[in-house]
Amino acid sequence: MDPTMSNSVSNGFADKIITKEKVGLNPRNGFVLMEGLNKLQPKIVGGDFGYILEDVPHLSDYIPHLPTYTNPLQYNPAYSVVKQYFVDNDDTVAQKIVVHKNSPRGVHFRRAGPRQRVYFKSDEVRACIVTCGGLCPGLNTVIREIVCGLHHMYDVKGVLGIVGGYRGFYSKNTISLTPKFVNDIHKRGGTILGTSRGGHDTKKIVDSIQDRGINQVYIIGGDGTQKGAAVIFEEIRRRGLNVAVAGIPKTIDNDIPVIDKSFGFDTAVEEAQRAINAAHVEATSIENGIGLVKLMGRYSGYIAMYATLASRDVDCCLIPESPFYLEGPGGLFEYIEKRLKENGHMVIVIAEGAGQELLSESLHTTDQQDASGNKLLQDVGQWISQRIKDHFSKRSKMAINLKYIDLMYMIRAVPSNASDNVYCTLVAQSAVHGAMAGYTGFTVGPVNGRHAYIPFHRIIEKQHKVVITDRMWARLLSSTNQPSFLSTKDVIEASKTENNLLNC
Ligand SMILES: Nc1ncnc2c1ncn2[C@@H]1O[C@H](COP(=O)(O)OP(=O)(O)OP(=O)(O)O)[C@@H](O)[C@H]1O
Ligand SMILES: O=P(O)(O)OC[C@H]1O[C@](O)(CO)[C@@H](O)[C@@H]1O
Ligand SMILES: [Mg+2]
Repeated sequence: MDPTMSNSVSNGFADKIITKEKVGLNPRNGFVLMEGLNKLQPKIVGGDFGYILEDVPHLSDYIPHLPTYTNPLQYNPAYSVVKQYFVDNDDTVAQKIVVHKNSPRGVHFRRAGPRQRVYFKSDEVRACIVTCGGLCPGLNTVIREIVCGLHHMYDVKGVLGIVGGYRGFYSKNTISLTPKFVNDIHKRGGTILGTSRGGHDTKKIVDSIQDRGINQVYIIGGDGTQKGAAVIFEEIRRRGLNVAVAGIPKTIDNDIPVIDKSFGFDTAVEEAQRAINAAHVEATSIENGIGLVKLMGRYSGYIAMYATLASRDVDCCLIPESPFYLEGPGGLFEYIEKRLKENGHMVIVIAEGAGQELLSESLHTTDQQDASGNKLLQDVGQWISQRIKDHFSKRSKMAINLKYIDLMYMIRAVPSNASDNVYCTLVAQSAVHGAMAGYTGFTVGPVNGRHAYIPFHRIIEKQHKVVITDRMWARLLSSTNQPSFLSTKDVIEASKTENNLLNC
């Protein structure tokens, strides 16, 4: 069987294809063919009992008669002995794993991994790697593992590093990346390629890809970067180029949907522990000590939530998803006073995006954006420190000692820890296998622990956020014993958001 044959044909699902537009089947591989449509439509394939495959594009969807080759891994001594090393092409990964006996089988993604046949000859591959957006522990490890994966598994020697993010495609020189060059880079924080925000010019980027003869593009970055990758892919497809585009999600904030988490997240949570410990030591060493730690988390408070749950020294965790207020019954000041009276100290963790609406109200600031269009946040740590100090000096008779630790960049500029390094290896190798197998327009990442190829539109359609009516947030509230600060109206709003998420 052709290794790229999709479930739609092999399982006889062809007559159940669901698409938003009129589509046809590519006779070569059974994929949903989007010919005649200007913009790529999702490839959604239906099966029995409510099974849905949200498939990723393939080069053969728009380039007919592409030659295929035996996967060189077949002759690799390390892999040739591994039973079932090649992924069965019917393997898919379920998005939802908690089901009822009568539940439909639900949405699935194509399982990542090596295929028996590849769509590129090793000596014809000219790959490039680019890193965009903010730093994240593990960027260098992913770069290393793409270079080494291509070289050691597929004997690919031509790998270019694009310097300085998207704008580097058209405004900077490239670096030649070899296993020797990248050998030690995983021990360093940051990205050896440099990164940037803004500067995404699709035409110039694709011109540069074409001019340089690049046929595999590995794009590492967050939600914005994946949006950029999606339009690059669409332009490449529009021009009919034999170029595979693979996105590798990077998000220290954990704000990318579908995937379990990104590399760097565990490292960031671990790094945050050191500061929370320091804040705790400071707070417990002085009368009415308050340790306040600010962590990253622009729109999603996952780092703050996990760092709090991991520590157990935190009395209050404030995140963007959970509105809070300062004054009056049930407010933060009242809780601080209560905690200090009970314990003589307290630790507060705050995500950078928390309470932004309170800051805007009190500072009367106008919205500003970074070069990528992300909202520039006010420093909530400084602001709340001052508000707490003012409150206790002016309105309460309690003398407090507040120590503020701004940990923002400390948690993302470090090299990745051991478990993130393993993650980086898996995600990088999965990306390489996918591109070699001719898949394109995909992001790769773990879904319920199994790596999968996910179409760009699923990754970029919304942000992944902490659901405050979910069990995890309840676990946090019961661990810290903090008030939820929620009114009945907030709970109704939050449930609506949760239902929307569940229905997606
Ligand atoms: N909608 C979009 N279309 C095309 N390019 C985009 C889009 N959004 C962002 N980009 C580009 O992607 C790159 C990275 O975007 P951004 O600065 O938002 O970071 P990110 O990838 O979201 O990472 P993070 O937010 O985790 O730091 C920038 O070069 C930006 O111009
Ligand atoms: O200051 P920079 O480099 O633009 O990045 C800050 C942002 O990057 C992130 O770490 C995401 O990468 C956010 O948490 C944070 O708001
Ligand atoms: Mg982002």
